[in-house]
Amino acid sequence: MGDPESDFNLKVILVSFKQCLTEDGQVLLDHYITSWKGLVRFLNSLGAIFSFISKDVVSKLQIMEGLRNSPQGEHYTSLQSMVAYEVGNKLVDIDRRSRPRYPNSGCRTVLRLHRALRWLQLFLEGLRTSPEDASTSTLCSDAYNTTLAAYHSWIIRQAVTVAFCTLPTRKVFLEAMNVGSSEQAVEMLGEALPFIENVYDISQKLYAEHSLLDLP
Ligand SMILES: CCCCCCCCCCCCC/C=C/[C@@H](O)[C@H](COP(=O)(O)O)NC(=O)CCCCCCCCCCCCCCC
Repeated sequence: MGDPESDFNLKVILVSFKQCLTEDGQVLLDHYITSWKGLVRFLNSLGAIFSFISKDVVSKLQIMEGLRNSPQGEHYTSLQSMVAYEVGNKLVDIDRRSRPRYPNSGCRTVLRLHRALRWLQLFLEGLRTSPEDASTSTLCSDAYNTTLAAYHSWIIRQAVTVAFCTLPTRKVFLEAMNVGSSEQAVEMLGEALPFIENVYDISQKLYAEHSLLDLP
């Protein structure tokens, strides 16, 4: 049996996104939730300053687990079946002007995680392709500003900016991925990032086809 600590590394988490996809392009929710739990564990290992972020992710994962374990759970097997069920039965708040009726719908909850996955993809790609002396906090906030920032209030953007400033240097960060030297971590990112990219692209297409990308 493997040592749980040495098994815990960013490669294992990124590769776990591969399990989310079936051959016919379904995104399996149980695996999606498990992969996100791995990311939360990694985020927690970076320090208490990120706990306001991980708490938000945990609460969203709890919503999804609640739906999955509910009597309607079979409709939450995949993102595709969830969208078909919630949209088909009008269980999603589409209109920003109306009073929210389904603030915990699966579609809007996954959308928040989905947008964050794009941030992660851009940030890790930035780390992978940047020079040795690149600033982690700049890479992180550049990725944030082109993805999540547009959806966050001023106060959250300020809190996030402060948290980014505490990030370690690129080398230390790459080593914290627990896959060996910083060079090995860069190599790992090249191999493993396509797994989250695939999940992101398929989810994005699904949400776009159903006009769900702006759910309030
Ligand atoms: C490595 C540093 C990690 C920095 C993470 C950057 C992302 C910043 C996200 C800030 C979220 C702030 C908390 C609250 C957010 C919510 O308001 C907001 C909207 O939700 P609502 O519509 O229900 O109100 N929630 C969200 O947008 C979801 C945010 C989810 C953020 C997930 C961050 C995942 C981090 C995984 C990190 C793994 C580290 C890997 C890097 C090597």
